[in-house]
Amino acid sequence: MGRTLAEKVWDDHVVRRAEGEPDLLFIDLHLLHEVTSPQAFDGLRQNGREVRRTDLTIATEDHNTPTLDIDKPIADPVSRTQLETLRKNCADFGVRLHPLGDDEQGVVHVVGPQLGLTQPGMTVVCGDSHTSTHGAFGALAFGIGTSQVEHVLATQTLPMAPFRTMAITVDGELPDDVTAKDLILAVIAKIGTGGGQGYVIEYRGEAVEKLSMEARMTICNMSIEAGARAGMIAPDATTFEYVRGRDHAPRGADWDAAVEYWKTLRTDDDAVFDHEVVIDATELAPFVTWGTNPGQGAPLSESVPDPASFEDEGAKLAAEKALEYMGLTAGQPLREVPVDTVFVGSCTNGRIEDLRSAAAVLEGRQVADGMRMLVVPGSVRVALQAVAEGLDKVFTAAGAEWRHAGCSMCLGMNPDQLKPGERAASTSNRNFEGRQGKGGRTHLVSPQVAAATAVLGHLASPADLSGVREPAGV
Ligand SMILES: CC(C)[C@H](C(=O)O)[C@@H](O)C(=O)O
Ligand code: SF4
Repeated sequence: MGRTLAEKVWDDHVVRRAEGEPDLLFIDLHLLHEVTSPQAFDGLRQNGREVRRTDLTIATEDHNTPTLDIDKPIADPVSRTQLETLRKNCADFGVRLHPLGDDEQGVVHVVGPQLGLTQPGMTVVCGDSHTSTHGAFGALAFGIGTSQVEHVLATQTLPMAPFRTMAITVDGELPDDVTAKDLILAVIAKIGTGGGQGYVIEYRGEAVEKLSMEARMTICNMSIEAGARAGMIAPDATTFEYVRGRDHAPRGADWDAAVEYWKTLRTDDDAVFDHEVVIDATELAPFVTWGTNPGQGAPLSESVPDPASFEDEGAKLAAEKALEYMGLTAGQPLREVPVDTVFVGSCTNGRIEDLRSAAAVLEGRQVADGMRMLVVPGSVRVALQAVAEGLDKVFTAAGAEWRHAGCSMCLGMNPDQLKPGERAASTSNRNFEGRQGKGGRTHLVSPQVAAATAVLGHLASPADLSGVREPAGV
């Protein structure tokens, strides 16, 4: 019987297989950041161990980094300690680090792909749930816990429990105003935040094949929000073009050999998935979340749902609780929900294409009175590219704040936070209670919806903006 993409990559990395034991996999790329690595390094120290493959290990600072005044000492003592600890650990163990202020610094899941470190067919791990992002390249990429981080640091291998396979096939073409973010939010609303549990999801179908690498990363990034162990997309010409010429991409004859191998990384026609979901791309529309988990979402054109409309008792209670926290009323049109903060950034939507699409909406327009809009590039390289294209000017002319790279307002581990009761339209991936700051309320959206919302002051899509264009600066 044929094998799926995930099974092929897995099989190519098994270094030990024994009856009744999890397979031991070789890990091709290990990414580190300040939050989940300190105890792992401590474990190595206590046991007198070294980092087995420093050449396959790379660290960046992202979660605790400020996005303003980055040349000043970090005010928050916890954040400062986290960053100092990472710096010491990397120096002691010989691990390559891109610290704050470095040209390659940024959110770990933006940095790996942009350096060409993430490649098709690899196993990629990081002590971070959104490691699933790297699956966009046809890599098997897992978020791992801190004890597993230690195991990989010491051995460059990891025992892995078997997985089930799920295909999510997106037929047809996405309508013009529908993005990868809308697609993945719709997928999670359909299968639920637990729908992917135990599965490695492969996204396939016409709509997926037509997506750019940035868009594919947005989709794979949020696989974890459906509970999946990983998300993958088969590598194709789009993938090869993206990787070609990047710092760590193979060159010359090595490149040709790599592409030959990468072309074999497709699910065989006779392979069988454990579960299949089919989605019609043509029926999708701009999507927003109304609740406190990423599965509580609906098309922007709809209204806040009535909890009573959910058949499942658990879903009903969760919706009631979510509406209370979010300060929303059943039946309220989503387009009428007022928003005071907009965040464009994160490993979901902090790449150059995301900034370009937000800027295209903002160009010649102004953010609404009283609106705070933060635009935070996912990495310094993204920032430099955006500046070269003049996007930073578009943002600042519109009244948005152009910040330094980092996780920023995606989560409350740095100074960029919501105050209690503030309501954000955010291009990030999690809308849990307090995620962006205690008492803060989060609506997950695409960069386009974020930008249109910033202009109108309520949840909106670019289609709502016709006529709202003024000369910049007026
Ligand atoms: C801090 C880190 C462990 C966490 C994760 O695993 O995802 C963070 O990146 C997040 O997005 O919540
Ligand atoms: S940007 Fe957000 S989701 Fe991504 S790694 Fe940072 S905190 Fe996690």
